[in-house]
Parts: sequence; C-alpha cells; structure tokens
Amino acid sequence: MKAAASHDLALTLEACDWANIGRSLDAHGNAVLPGLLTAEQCDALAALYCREEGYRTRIVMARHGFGRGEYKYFAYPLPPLLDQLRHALYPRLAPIANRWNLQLGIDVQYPGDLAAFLQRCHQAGQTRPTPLILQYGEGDYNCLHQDLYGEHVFPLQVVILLSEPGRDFSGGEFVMTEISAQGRRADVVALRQGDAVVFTVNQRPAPSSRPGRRGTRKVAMRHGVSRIRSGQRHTVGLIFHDAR
Ligand SMILES: O=C(O)CCC(=O)C(=O)O
Ligand SMILES: [Fe+2]
Repeated sequence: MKAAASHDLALTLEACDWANIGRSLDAHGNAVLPGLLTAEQCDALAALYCREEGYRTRIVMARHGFGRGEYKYFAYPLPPLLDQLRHALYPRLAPIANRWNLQLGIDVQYPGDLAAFLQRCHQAGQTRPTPLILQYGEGDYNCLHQDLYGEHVFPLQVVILLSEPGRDFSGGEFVMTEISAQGRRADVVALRQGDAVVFTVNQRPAPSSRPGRRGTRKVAMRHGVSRIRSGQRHTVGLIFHDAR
C-alpha cells in the first residue's frame, strides 16, 4: 500500500509543470499545485487532528496573538504521507531556492536532498520538526506572519488545503502580502480540497521595476488566512527547515 502511495505521489509531482511553477513563484511569490492529494487522503489527514498522539506541541493561536484557531506540530516520525511529500517536494524546490539566494545576494546554497539539509539544521540545534496541521472554525483567522524558526531558513514552504471550500467552510482564504519599493499589495490564492500552494517564506527577488534599470529588488512577503465565515477548515503545512 505504502509503495503504491509513494509511486502515485512521484507521478503526481512528475506531472506538475515545474517551469510554470517557477515562473509563478518569480512573478507572485506563490504557485498552486492542483490536486496534490486526493479527497480520501485529505479526509484521513484532517481526521488526525483530534488524535492525542503523534504531536510535539499544540498552539492555541489567540494565546500568542497569532490570530484565532489552533494548530499542532507533528512529532518525528511524521505521518508517512507527509514525510514522503516533504522529501519529494524538496528536490523540486531546492533549485529555485538556490537561484533566489543568488539573485538576493544571500550566501547560502541548499543541498539537493532534504536529509542533507535537515542534517545542517540539526547540527545547528534546529532539531524540532515543523510540519503542522491547523484547524479553524467560524470566526477564526491566521494573522499575517513568516515561519522563521532559526538561522537556517529554506525560502519556500507548502500548505495543502484538506477541506473543500463552499462545502466544509466559507471565507478562510489563503492570503499573501508583499512589501517592496513598489508599494504594498495583497494576493488571494484560490484553493480547492487537495490543492497545495508553494510560497515564499521571507523574501523573493523581483526584477527592478524602474524602466531601463537592471538589478533585483527584494520583496518581503507574509502569509495568513482571512476570517472563516462558516464551517471548519483544515490545512497541513510543510516547512522544510526544522525549529530551534
Ligand atoms: O492555514 C493556512 O492556509 C496557512 C497555514 C500556515 O500559516 C502555515 O502552514 O504556515
Ligand atoms: Fe504559516
């Protein structure tokens, strides 16, 4: 069963248009991977939320000023599907991360596989797993934020929507904001159940917007979730660096 699932996952990732994903990340700081998980996989993951075991920490967002709603960080070992996804997505994203760091003048390059990058995190004391599952009910929201957990930062992360908008919940849109010399703007990313969004953790490079000017400008990005108007919304987040 497990082998079949990871084979399907490899095929799904193979079928993604990675050139287009790279272009969308460059232009907007986010890109959608449609249908990364099936409805059955989403339902099975969402059902994990109320289990007691398998987590290292539970966060009630209002207690920390993070918004309203709650989330839990998984403990190692991660659920197999999430572990497979984290390992399978990383090598697709590392070339983009490496190119971005060169463009931003950041003197860090990422190894080609996740095990090597996690070893780097763990040696620096960032040993706690960061993949998480979130649960929002009516009136809940996630304040704009950045998921930085220490010195080592992988500049892209992934969220997968486990619930179906219009059926399971309304409102609750995934929102990104950017701030650059060009001004401030917001982008709402439309997702269906099983879709994933890859997005900027911190900064993305963008071409200088002045006519005739060369060079790169830095665009600072944050993400959050607008107010859930009704129902319940679950997501899982895959962050590639571990936490201190
Ligand atoms: O629930 C969401 O869509 C966002 C979750 C989030 O902030 C994260 O996974 O980092
Ligand atoms: Fe986040």
